[in-house]
Amino acid sequence: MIHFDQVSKRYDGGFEALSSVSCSIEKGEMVFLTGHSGAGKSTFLNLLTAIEKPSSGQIRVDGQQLNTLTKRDIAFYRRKVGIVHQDHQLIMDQSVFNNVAQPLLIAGEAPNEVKRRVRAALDKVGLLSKEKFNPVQLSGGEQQRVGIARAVVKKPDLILADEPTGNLDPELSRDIMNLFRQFNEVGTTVLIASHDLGLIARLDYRVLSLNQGKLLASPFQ
Ligand SMILES: Nc1ncnc2c1ncn2[C@@H]1O[C@H](COP(=O)(O)OP(=O)(O)OP(=O)(O)O)[C@@H](O)[C@H]1O
Repeated sequence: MIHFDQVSKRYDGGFEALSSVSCSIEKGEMVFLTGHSGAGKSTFLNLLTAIEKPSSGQIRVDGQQLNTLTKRDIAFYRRKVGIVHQDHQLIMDQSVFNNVAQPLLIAGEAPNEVKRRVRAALDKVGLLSKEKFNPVQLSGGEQQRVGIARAVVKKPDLILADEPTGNLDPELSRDIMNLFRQFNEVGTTVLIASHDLGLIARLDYRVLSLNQGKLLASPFQ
């Protein structure tokens, strides 16, 4: 599903955040992306969401070359991708319902469809009873689950998560990982950037490791 072919990313100023990275992630896989702070994890994800463009090399997602997408293509491509941020980036003065509804409203879905799908997504993350709350009234773990509901409400083929358990204690981190596992079990491809090696080690998924922008050799790459 995801193919990186000799991808490098050099930022303005000359710093090379990714150096000649080649790897593949198959459809339906769940994979962790790890590495020290500054190793290039967020850059890798930002290339996949087409927020950034590679300086050289090719990225293909589901047969589409990301390098050549027009602005309109990018908007369409992003509908298939659900993004979970570490700090969840919720709108704090809007209800949980409205936060989760946001991607559907942007996509121009009809109000009845929005209602149905937001409730289904909130149900999946166990927060249906809190749809009228504002995020400030929720715990950190609950806020992260709202962020996940917002990422999955469009039924994406691919979920990208950047340090989704960064601010959570071990028990809540496990709950969040179980949610990703459930989405993966029904066929969604999941890529999670995390530096929580303890958590990753306890889970039996493939790991891509970055070190100073280079992918470390692994027999399963
Ligand atoms: N927009 C940018 N302009 C210039 N340099 C950048 C930019 N974004 C990231 N970098 C640099 O690229 C390197 C990789 O950053 P990146 O955010 O991808 O790492 P990371 O592995 O996600 O780190 P962390 O775990 O701390 O979030 C860092 O040295 C960072 O300073």
